[in-house]
Amino acid sequence: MVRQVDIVVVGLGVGGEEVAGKLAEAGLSVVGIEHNLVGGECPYWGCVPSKMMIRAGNALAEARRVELLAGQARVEPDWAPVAKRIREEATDTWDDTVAVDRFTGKGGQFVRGYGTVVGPGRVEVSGEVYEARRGIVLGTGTSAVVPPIPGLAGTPYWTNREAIEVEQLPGSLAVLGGGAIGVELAQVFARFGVRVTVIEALDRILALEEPESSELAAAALGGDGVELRTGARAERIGYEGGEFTVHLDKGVPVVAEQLLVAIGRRAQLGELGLESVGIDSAADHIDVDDRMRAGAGIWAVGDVTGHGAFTHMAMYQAGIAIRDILGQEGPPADYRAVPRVTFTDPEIGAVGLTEAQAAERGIPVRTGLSQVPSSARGWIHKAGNNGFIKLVADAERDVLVGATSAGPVGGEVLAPLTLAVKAEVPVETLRHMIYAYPTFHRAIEDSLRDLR
Ligand SMILES: Cc1cc2nc3c(=O)[nH]c(=O)nc-3n(C[C@H](O)[C@H](O)[C@H](O)COP(=O)(O)OP(=O)(O)OC[C@H]3O[C@@H](n4cnc5c(N)ncnc54)[C@H](O)[C@@H]3O)c2cc1C
Ligand SMILES: NC(=O)c1ccc[n+]([C@@H]2O[C@H](COP(=O)([O-])OP(=O)(O)OC[C@H]3O[C@@H](n4cnc5c(N)ncnc54)[C@H](O)[C@@H]3O)[C@@H](O)[C@H]2O)c1
Repeated sequence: MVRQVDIVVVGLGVGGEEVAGKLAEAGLSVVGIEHNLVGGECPYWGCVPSKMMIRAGNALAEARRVELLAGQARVEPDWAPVAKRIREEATDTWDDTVAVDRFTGKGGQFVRGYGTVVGPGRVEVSGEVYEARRGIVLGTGTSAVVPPIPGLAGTPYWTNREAIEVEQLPGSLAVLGGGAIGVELAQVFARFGVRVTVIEALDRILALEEPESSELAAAALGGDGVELRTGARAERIGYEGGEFTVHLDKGVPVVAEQLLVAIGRRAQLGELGLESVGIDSAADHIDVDDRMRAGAGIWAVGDVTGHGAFTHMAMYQAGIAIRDILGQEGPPADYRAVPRVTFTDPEIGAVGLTEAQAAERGIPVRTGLSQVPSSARGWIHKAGNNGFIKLVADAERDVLVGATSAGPVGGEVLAPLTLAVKAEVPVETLRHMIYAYPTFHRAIEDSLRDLR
């Protein structure tokens, strides 16, 4: 039986849930299809629970700093309250009833199942076909890449999902991949007493960020007892007697009780039926224009568009798709000032282009660097004050095209820099602003002075 509706949203993760909910609230008849949990990766296995873990690890680290500042504190890490908080407060034990009710409360029709596009405007789920008068929105996200390393398949390795759901910590953990997931979780687990080794194929962790960020993150992880094996590729995995052995292309193998695979995420387009609407299902993402249109009557938002796997990106794109579908005015997508924060301690925030990316684009680059410990607030803060501000300016236009703000609350200090990149505030104006004393963001003024 074919049911007529205005909009079908496939995948109710961060982006899809936002689009489906807002369009339903606007009075359209919306069917939202989700085969797992409404809300997607972020609330159940991503941002939210991982940041709860990080908050807990940071509390331990701060307590350990008491000795340098305020006397004595005895720290005995216990994972039980962290696991409980993730279960009870973050995920409702991985139950999305509240989210489903929120969507249907807005007037949306919810269908649990795997949606497949079967032609222009048509989506099939569990034998029913929904025909969308206005169109289809795809918000199907990404899942963890599991590499075809000999010996890995069939072992009880973790992806982010098992790592987030863990109730009992292993004694030791090998982490494959030194990107955002690898470094954030490596630091948390190390702070709870797990012996962690990070294996990264490239010559530095957080390789997409500034080299200074990689150095800072490496020093921070080292300080927490994490062993880093950079420039090393896993060639073979052994699993015997409850123990993983990761054989590398160089150096001694890494032996650990558990293995976390965190080498990136990929959209799974193969089963979505995209050929029926002329979209390449062998691609690694769905191409969209600056209105999130992937074709006639079809939009895509979030991770699946390949513009950066961030919740704020999914929300931003959702807003644009909603406006486009409702025929409302508004600016097109603009990716010049994409902020991102790696929530290690210190936090590493960045926006726009790195120095290397700017140079690759032929931009005449000037950079400025200042160290947080040398700023008034950094010096006052003392223990745990590592960090820096790096600015990347277009020397010709005299505007910032990128910046990194690393340190305590580095992600918060990023805000004025994101605004400066987005609004192309002249460097001269930034130089003559008043920066409150003694804040962490005041170090921005020092790095402006260093611009050369
Ligand atoms: C450990 C971890 C930590 C993270 N931390 C952060 C962070 O701190 N900050 C940040 O900004 N981002 C973070 N992210 C990234 C963030 O989670 C994603 O960018 C965000 O979830 C993307 O939202 P989305 O809607 O595009 O996709 P998803 O959240 O992946 O949702 C897609 C949904 O579509 C469903 N689906 C797929 N195919 C179908 C189908 N055919 N039919 C029905 N349903 C389907 C899936 O089940 C899923 O629920 C983190 C990710 C991980 C893994
Ligand atoms: N704080 C945040 O915003 C946050 C946190 C976690 C995840 N995320 C999002 O999730 C995405 C996925 O995170 P991720 O850490 O899995 O991926 P990633 O792409 O950030 O990093 C993966 C790392 O694994 C390395 N790698 C690839 N193959 C390897 C191999 N065979 N052996 C060793 N290393 C290998 C890569 O060189 C890279 O450094 C991120 O890109 C990010 O957008 C965001």
